[in-house]
Amino acid sequence: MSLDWEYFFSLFTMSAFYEACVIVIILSVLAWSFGAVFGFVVACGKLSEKKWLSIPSSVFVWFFRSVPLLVVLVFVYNMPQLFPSTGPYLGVPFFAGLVSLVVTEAAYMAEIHRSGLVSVAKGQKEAGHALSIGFLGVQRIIIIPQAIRVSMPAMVNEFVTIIKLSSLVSAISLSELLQVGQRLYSQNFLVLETLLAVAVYYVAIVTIFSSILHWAERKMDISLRSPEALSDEECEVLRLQSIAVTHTPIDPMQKGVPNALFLQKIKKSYGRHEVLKGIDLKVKPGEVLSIIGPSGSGKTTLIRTINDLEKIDGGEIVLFGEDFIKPKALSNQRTVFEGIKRIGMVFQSFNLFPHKTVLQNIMIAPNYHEKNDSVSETEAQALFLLDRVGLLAHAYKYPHQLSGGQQQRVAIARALAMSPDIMLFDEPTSALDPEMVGEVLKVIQDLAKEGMTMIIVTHEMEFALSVSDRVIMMENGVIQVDASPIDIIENPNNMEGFERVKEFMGKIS
Ligand SMILES: Nc1ncnc2c1ncn2[C@@H]1O[C@H](COP(=O)(O)OP(=O)(O)OP(=O)(O)O)[C@@H](O)[C@H]1O
Repeated sequence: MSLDWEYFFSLFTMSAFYEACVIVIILSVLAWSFGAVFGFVVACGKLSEKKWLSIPSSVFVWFFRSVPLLVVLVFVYNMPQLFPSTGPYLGVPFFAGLVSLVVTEAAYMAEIHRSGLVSVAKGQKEAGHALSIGFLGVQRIIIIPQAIRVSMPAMVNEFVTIIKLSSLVSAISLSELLQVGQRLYSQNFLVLETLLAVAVYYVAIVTIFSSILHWAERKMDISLRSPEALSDEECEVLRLQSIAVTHTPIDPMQKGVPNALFLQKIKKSYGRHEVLKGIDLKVKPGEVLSIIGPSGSGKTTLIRTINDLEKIDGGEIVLFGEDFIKPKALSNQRTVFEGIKRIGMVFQSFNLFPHKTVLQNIMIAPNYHEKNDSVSETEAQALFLLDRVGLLAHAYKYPHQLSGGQQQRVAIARALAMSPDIMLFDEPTSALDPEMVGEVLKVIQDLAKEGMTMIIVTHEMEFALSVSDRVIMMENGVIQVDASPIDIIENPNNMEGFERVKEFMGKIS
């Protein structure tokens, strides 16, 4: 027996097949799009800390991943028997098919989105919070764009699955490709030729659409983008466009100027482990304070409480004489966010936003907070800051194209973009190769000279002693020593706790 090739080729001139192709494409595109959006909502619900959201979302995913699509299809199509008012919609095979595909796909897409969302590093959320960007802003600007890039390959795969699954809708008499084929071979019995043609139509649709989606995926892949550094001439042009970010430091000698920060009896525990045991600390405007101490003594925890990255269990933080941070139950979120705007934070692991260029990283907070009258003014200020940290030539690069030291300098420029009154540095050089440490410390030193109030957690003892007005040493969640570098270097014997500092310095030198 041989195939009837003439009949086979004639099937590619038949309008019924092209009409069926249009139905398959429309159904698949709609099911994919709605499934992706609905699935995203379900994924967020599943990740929510609120049980009334996470439990129904988990049940939805579990149920629709367990039930075969064919069962869902037949059930939805027959729903008007139970609810006659749904007849005008669910009684139509196209809509019944669409609803069934959307709910089934949403369950799969939810898991894809969930893996994308959890893959975004915790530091990204923290960097957004440190720029005083609210929960929804962080999701919209930082988390979702990165999560979608991670989910994209699996979502493209899901589109192919939907195109193939759409053939099941023939079971409820939708005139899609398989149904057109079935009608033909039930009359002429040329089953193989007809199904072969149906397969060719499916392969063509899948090939065209997966090529388009793969193209989009490549376009979204930041790691494939590699903008060049700018030439000296190009930098000069940008330099002329830049606008200085002015920030007048508060004069500490002025009468009645409050402390920049006043920490009163700060307590913080992780479970039963009390990490901060009632810390009292005052920082004057323009003062540079370094925090040193052995690993695990609570330095990072302390600095993170100052911009609400760690909630405090007891005590209070007052910012320039105004209410700022209190334990969660007493805290006013609006006051906290207003306070965080006045504080810039630089992290050990940089936490730059990988999907944004260097310039966009710096512009993100001023744009979000509408700091300036126009985006072009924000850009001009971002160029100024970038020039200040010596990276103007790298303005249009992405973070993955920079060295660690360069990334940290961008992070400093990003933190300065909101013209903060206080800068916090959490071990800014710990993740850097030794030869890059100097370039970052130089930027911090320049800020100190300009009178910026700074708190620096560091293991760089020499740097801490040279740049700081005061050095505090923490141990076991308390401040053991609070002294000026001069006291530490020149009058150590008069200093309370000197033995401990000497021992600690001996260990790290
Ligand atoms: N999220 C957390 N959950 C539980 N324990 C934590 C958490 N963060 C910190 N800790 C614990 O709190 C203590 C203080 O940690 P912290 O990071 O503040 O110390 P550190 O002085 O900054 O140390 P290092 O110099 O090594 O960074 C440690 O014992 C640490 O294990």
